[in-house]
Amino acid sequence: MTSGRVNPQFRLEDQGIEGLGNVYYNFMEPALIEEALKRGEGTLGNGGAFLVTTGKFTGRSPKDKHVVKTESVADTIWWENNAEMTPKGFDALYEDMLAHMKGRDYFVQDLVGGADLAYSINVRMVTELAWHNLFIRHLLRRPDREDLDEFTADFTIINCPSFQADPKKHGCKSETVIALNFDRKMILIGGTEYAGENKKSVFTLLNYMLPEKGVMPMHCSANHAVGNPVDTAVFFGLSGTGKTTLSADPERTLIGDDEHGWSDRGTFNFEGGCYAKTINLNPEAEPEIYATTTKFGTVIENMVFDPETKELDFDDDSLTANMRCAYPLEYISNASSSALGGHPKNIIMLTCDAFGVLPPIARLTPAQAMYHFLSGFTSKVAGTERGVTEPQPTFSTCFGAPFMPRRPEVYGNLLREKIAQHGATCWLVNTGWTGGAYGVGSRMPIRATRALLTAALDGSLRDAEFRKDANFGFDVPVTVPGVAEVLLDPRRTWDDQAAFDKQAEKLVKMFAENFEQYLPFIDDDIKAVAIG
Ligand SMILES: Nc1ncnc2c1ncn2[C@@H]1O[C@H](COP(=O)(O)OP(=O)(O)O)[C@@H](O)[C@H]1O
Ligand SMILES: C=C(OP(=O)(O)O)C(=O)O
Ligand SMILES: [Mn+2]
Repeated sequence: MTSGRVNPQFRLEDQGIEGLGNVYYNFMEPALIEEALKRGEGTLGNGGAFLVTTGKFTGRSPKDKHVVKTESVADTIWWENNAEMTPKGFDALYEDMLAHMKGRDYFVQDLVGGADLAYSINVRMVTELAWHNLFIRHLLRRPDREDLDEFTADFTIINCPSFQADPKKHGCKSETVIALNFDRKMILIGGTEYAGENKKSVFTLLNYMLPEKGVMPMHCSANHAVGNPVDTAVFFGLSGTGKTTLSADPERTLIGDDEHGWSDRGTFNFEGGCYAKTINLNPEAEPEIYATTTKFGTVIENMVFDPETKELDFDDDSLTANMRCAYPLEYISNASSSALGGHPKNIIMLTCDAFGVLPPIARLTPAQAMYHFLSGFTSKVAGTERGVTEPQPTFSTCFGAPFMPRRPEVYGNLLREKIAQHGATCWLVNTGWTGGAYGVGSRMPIRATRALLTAALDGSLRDAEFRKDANFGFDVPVTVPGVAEVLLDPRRTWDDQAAFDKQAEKLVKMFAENFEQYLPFIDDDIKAVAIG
């Protein structure tokens, strides 16, 4: 049996996918929730939120992500960063996954990645779980119902958590697999229920496809001044640095929280929804995100709740520290309806420095911006990847190495050209530790980070007094209205300043060592930053 609205010429059978049980095409939110409840996939929460747990996998599995090494991509993929899979391994995986699916029910959503239709791709998402279908319906862009009658997909993603891959047969590393095949225009996901894999797979695709069209794909959130998209800001950052939190600013219009493109026409969200962390979510510091947790259809992943009142416990991280909620953009009251922005006037690079060394804000020259973009220093935050249980310093190039199929210079050069062309001002913002490293100090107060961002974005920092940072050479403001002066100088926030100096020295050395790999590929002005 099949039900739902679909292009009659583009059913799963037309794609060669046969022998399934019931297929549900493009079910909308209430119907998906009904199906998910019927199947015992989760439970209803307050306001009609949908509460799920995902078992063993509560974060991404970057090591299990593969790109199929076909001739057409062999020379363009950055293989040092992307595990390969043979076409033969992929074919066997596909066949085995389809065999596993035989007779089972499936949910199909036909969606779009990219708010600017000049650069968007059509994605068909085939999921075993009804709630995954609801999740991706929130996260990607939903075509008008009429358009579904003619929808065909550029890419098809099949996500089957109950399928277990076989490393020997499929050439993967474990029973969990995420395999991208650019020739077959397909992504297969198996052995994990963590919903984030769905959206980050689409991101990876666009990161591969868009540079060829002169579009810079960015792991960033974005917002603009109310009523003025020309005043757009983007916030780059690896998971946990604050993209989602800081872009949902009551004083600005939200464009998106995670993935954007920058074309000659401006910026555009790839997505139609957000995926926020809910750990310690505080209604005062993050009122908009907090409010989504009791809205109809919001997917709440891995949160502990009272079975009687369905009250969520925001402080209980016993299932994972990476607990999440997923909701459509419109659930944030001041979200942009077009999800389009202008050319970024400000580019913020977020870092979560667990060493407590980087200042809470610094202004970067274009060359310094490239240096920090290629370095991608941050700390992985607990729970976001398998095996990460406390903040772990890392260099994740382009602030999103797990999602970059091409070499870092491809993205670096594109960004550099666009910054030069549009004269964007760049900033480094540390949302990590202050007053000592992780374990001694504390996380930067969200209030302070917001005040610093406001000052950077509204132009009031332009004429402020700056000092040169002794360790990194960038400009750091000496005073900012609404922020304690001491906070602006990390050294002064430490009790033991000799310990700070030692820590800073260690971090500078880590930066230098990491950057060696880029020296052969970069221009002299960036080399000058690197060498100091
Ligand atoms: N100064 C700060 N700035 C931003 N986020 C902070 C700050 N201090 C603590 N946090 C917390 O850190 C997490 C940032 O996560 P999130 O915004 O989801 O990052 P991303 O979207 O980049 O993965 C949130 O749980 C937020 O409450
Ligand atoms: C979905 C994710 O993105 P982020 O944490 O950057 O919001 C993730 O890293 O799994
Ligand atoms: Mn986020």
